[in-house]
Amino acid sequence: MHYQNPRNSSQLPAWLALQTHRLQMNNFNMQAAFTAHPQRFSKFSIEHEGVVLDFSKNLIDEQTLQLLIQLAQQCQLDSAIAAMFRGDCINSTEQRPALHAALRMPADKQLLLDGVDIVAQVQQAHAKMHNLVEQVHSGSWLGYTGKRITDVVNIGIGGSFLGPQLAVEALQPFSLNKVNCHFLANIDSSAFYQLSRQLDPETTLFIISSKSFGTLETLKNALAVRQWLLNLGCSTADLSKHFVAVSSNTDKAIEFGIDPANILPMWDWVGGRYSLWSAIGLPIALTVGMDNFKQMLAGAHSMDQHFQQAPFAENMPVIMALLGVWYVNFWGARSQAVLPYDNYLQSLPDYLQQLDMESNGKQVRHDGSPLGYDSGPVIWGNIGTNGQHAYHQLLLQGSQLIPADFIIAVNSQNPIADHQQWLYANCLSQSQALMCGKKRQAVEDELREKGCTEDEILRLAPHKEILGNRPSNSLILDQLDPKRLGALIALYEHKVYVQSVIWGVNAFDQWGVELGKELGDKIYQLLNQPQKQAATDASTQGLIKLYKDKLTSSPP
Ligand SMILES: O=P(O)(O)OC[C@H]1O[C@H](O)[C@H](O)[C@@H](O)[C@@H]1O
Repeated sequence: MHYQNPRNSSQLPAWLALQTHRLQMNNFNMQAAFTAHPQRFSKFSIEHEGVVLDFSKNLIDEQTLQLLIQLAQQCQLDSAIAAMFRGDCINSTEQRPALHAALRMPADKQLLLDGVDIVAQVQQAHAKMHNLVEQVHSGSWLGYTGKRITDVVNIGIGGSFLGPQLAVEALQPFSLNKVNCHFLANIDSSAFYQLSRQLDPETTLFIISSKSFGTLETLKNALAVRQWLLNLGCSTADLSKHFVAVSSNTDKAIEFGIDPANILPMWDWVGGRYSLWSAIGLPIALTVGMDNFKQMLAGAHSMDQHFQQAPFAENMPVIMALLGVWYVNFWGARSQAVLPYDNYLQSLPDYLQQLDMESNGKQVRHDGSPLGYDSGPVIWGNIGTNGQHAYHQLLLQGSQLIPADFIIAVNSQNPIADHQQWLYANCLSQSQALMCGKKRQAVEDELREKGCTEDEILRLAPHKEILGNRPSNSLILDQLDPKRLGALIALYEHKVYVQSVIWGVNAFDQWGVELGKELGDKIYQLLNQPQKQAATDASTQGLIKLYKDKLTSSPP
């Protein structure tokens, strides 16, 4: 059975009602809503698994929520959720299910896909991962000169990079300190050059991480690394001591020269950007150990259950998704800021960019018809408090409405004096400033108190006034540990899925990405041809000529 939102969402009664309601919300004032409804904070916040979502600082009232939930119901969100967990082919253009949730199901559960229990398959893969992790940690995995492994380099890009990078960084306090993990994604040779300066070939293990085993950047970097090892004294026979692979394309991995015993499986039913829970998460397990990796899976599984069971009004992913739809489609928001107030979450915005923008950056519905309304916004952000001294100006006084997610842990992993208290205060101050702003009267009074003349007050006040009434969510974790991290990532995965259901798009394909690859191949050929062969457009042609004219040394 294939679930697809069967109707154009903008024709649904709830969508039309939301349009009318939006006009009524023109004069809605968040601060006034807090005064009128003292229960607003507790009413508009949800807690699950040590993660609290406070969504009270949004441009919503009870009716908004009711209408948004009606929209979800009219889009048959409940069927869509069931379809995903059941393993229906919700990836309609590739005729595949999207079963990342199966990767974190408990071992005693069963999920049959074409008659095969995929939970058992996942458990086998995790057992193989465990074995490999143990060999590296115990020192029984030896390099070509008989030394134990001290460094691991994950060679992969996109989903085979961003999730593992996020989790390896986020869980540094849980590192077993057995190996140092590095990431090589970009085809830019400077990336490998800089990295290789820190590495000893005798003690480094490379993971070639690629679902397809056909991604240019990954294969080129893998070849460069192989050559580097050979140049530095490793024999061809000993290469297997330095390479493992994670891929669903075992044949291509073997063809590349990976020892079949060193290949960990992946499956078509996991999207690359949803794959950190599979053996793609090997760098995570090598960093924090298999027990912590499993805690991360448990946190994600707990969020899966919450998503499946909680009524929409108390369902974190559903609420976050509906708020996003509210701002994109009814308030014209073009972007969404993600602002983690935690150094360990510095890669969260990068990770969410792929998760959200590659999933919902679409303009047609499942049946190929144009949407006729906006879908996924631009996701951007960086760690707080750094952004406060840079782009928060635009959040506070810029001309666009940009909803923001603030993410912070109550407890620091490395407390120093009162730093965490200051960090928490800063985080709250920003969502408060966005909501409350600074009223003209307060600005004028302040200037008057400072002794400004009436002329100066008239001139300065418009610049200093902050209108406020700008929306944000706050996600508060008890602490950033494997379980909460798993829950947090799963929360965003499901948010993205809910939005795809509302918009009627396929969240699990990425055809747009393919065009750049095809054109890249053609341009590469043109760069290598001495004769004048025209590109299809004059700009590209001009830039090819410029490259040839200015190139000071020929590539090998
Ligand atoms: O894991 P791989 O098959 O190497 O793919 C790596 C990445 O490549 C792409 O071009 C896709 O846009 C991504 O979704 C994917 O995660």
